[in-house]
Amino acid sequence: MSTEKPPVELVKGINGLDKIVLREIRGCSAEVYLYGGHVTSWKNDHGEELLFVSNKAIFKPPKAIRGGIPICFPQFSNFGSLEQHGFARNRFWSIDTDSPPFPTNSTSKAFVDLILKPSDEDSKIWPHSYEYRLRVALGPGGDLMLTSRIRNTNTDGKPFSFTFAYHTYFSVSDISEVRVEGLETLDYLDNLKERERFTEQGDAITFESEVDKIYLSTPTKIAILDHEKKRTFVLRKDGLPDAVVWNPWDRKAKAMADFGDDEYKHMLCVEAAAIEKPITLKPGEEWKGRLELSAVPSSYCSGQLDPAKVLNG
Ligand SMILES: O=P(O)(O)OC[C@H]1O[C@@H](O)[C@H](O)[C@@H](O)[C@@H]1O
Repeated sequence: MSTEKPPVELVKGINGLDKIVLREIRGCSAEVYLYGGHVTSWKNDHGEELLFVSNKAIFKPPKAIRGGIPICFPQFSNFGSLEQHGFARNRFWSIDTDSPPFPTNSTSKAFVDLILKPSDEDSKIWPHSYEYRLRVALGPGGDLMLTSRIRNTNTDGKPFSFTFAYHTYFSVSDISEVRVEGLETLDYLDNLKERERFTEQGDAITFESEVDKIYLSTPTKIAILDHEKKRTFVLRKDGLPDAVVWNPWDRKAKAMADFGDDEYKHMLCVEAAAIEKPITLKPGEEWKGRLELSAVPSSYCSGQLDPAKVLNG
């Protein structure tokens, strides 16, 4: 009998919560909790964790898990009357056994389809009917792909609008050594200055204090360069024009019950999002938002390409 672990496995996680483990043949893996439809782990083929999850994260409703990839839907932050970041991140999702055909060019077996539909309670706070399908997939090279498909299933003829974010917490060696490329010269709303609009300077973004910015109309590709780890995260996104960059720094870190005082040094949120222009769907319409994450050695993709390294491997 083979002892090889299956590409998709449903197991019990922290506090007995259901989680799905995805495994790729070369050893990469990912974990998704049904609570929140929340990715809590993404490891490369060396078993190194690429996402940040706080040591103080609370894996218990109604608190969303601090770290990984919370889903912000149907509201980002306090852009509306719902609870902060909407409710999808603290609802129990189901495994979708009846997912409609999914166009894909990957042969990977390591994927799971989840679905969220409104409960009666949810309909009271957001009076719309929808089907939210989330596919989480690991590519053959270890890339992590999240695809959201949200359909308006209202029978009253009414459209609905929402804002959205994949609130990804990346694990970094030291925030002071990290640089983000792809957001230079763009306009952003500064959450620390009453969402006033500014224009970013020409240099890559670096970090020396709290940051909470919503970059607008961003390119489909953003890179996070971690010098110390010699690792670059590449985000590729589709249907998600905005990008939030957040690090709470020391003071806010101390104020969060589910976040260690010094953990801000080892995380950075870069969130592919649709915020400035909310998505509006008429009954029967579907929206798709896709995020693809890869982690590669820095020399291969940075703006600082070292030709010698690229040529000689
Ligand atoms: O503590 P929460 O609700 O998970 O939010 C964390 C942060 O999420 C970010 O996306 C917001 O821009 C910040 O303003 C917010 O503080």
